[in-house]
Amino acid sequence: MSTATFFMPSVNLIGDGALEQAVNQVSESGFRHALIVTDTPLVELGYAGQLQQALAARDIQASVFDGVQANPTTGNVEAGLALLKQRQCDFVISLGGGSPHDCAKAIALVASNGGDIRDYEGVDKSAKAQLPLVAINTTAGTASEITRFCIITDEHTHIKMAIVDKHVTPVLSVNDPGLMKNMPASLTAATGMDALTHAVEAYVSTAANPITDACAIKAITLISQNLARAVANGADMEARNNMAYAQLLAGMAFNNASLGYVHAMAHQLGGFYDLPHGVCNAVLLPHVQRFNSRAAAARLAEVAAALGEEVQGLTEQQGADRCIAAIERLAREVGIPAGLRALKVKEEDFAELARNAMKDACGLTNPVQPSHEDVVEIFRAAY
Ligand SMILES: NC(=O)c1ccc[n+]([C@@H]2O[C@H](COP(=O)([O-])OP(=O)(O)OC[C@H]3O[C@@H](n4cnc5c(N)ncnc54)[C@H](O)[C@@H]3O)[C@@H](O)[C@H]2O)c1
Ligand SMILES: [Fe+2]
Repeated sequence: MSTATFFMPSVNLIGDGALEQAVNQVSESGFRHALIVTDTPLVELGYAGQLQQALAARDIQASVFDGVQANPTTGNVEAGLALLKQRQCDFVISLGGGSPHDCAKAIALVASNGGDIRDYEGVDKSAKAQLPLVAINTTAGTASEITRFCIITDEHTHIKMAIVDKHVTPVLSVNDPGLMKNMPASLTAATGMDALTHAVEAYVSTAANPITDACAIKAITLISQNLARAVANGADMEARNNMAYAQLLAGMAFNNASLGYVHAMAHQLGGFYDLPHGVCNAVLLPHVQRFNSRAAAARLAEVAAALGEEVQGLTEQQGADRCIAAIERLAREVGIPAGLRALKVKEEDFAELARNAMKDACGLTNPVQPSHEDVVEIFRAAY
């Protein structure tokens, strides 16, 4: 038995009113000037302005960097870092979904460690803590607001780099479902399927332990009961609240048990074609688990039960098949495209995408290590 380490921010606020409490906590911390890292739609929704005002009322200055693109790039990190230095910010606040959180982590890490964000690709490559990061989450979700993962696309190679580093963990995470109610149905569906992928990959991971199992199973049940409701009616605040919890639980699971080949492969699609992360995961999830069922059928049968499927009396393989069918049904119900063809992915790229997927740190804990030909086959099956 090896030692399990459990990482997450030391303080995590979740539920109605979490944002207001977070601003109060920040005002007690002695920080002077925040760099708010966000994107233009969230500025247009008024979120960044409201946060800036709330901070100003407590004598904290804030400069807004709204140049984050979905699938944030090395160029976004450099631009945000330049503003942080120019304004002499002493802490960072990310406001948004996974893209602003990851960009903010990269800015805060390079601000204190120097060099270039490319230097930190891999596991625990940095020497020093990053600048303090408060992560205010608006999707449900990547759970990047609690994780030690930071995913940045190299704008020259179009490869998504996985920076897995305990130093990028935020000091405070905020999940206020009031900020999530404006998510359109397609974003709710994509981010919810990302959270489901986190929970399933963590549950079948070779690094799973009883704590991550408990988090993953509860997340899967909450998602199966609430995602379609939140997609059908974005104003259903009970479903939004439950999805906020579900994505946080899924994050606690994968932050400590890590992920698998769904993410390793989805990162390549996101980097190459600039596709939404959650949609790539949702399309690949059943196909990777079908491949994994040769080693993880018993675990997948348990996932089926958490999804509300009847598995009593079935063999492990039959339970795993039921899990995969239930995932496909949920994806269809929330409007996820049927395959990679619909996303305009090109078959002739599969060999290169597979080669790059095999270098992604997320694949290390997949229950079966695939060959290059296996990965190409999974891409083909998902086409
Ligand atoms: N670091 C991690 O642990 C981790 C885990 C999974 C995924 N990721 C990364 O996160 C990124 C994806 O993040 P995401 O799926 O949260 O989306 P995102 O942050 O890329 O946002 C997508 C779009 O949704 C908009 N949006 C966000 N919140 C909204 C709201 N409440 N109302 C209306 N619009 C809103 C944004 O403005 C943006 O236009 C990918 O780059 C992925 O690789 C990181
Ligand atoms: Fe993800």
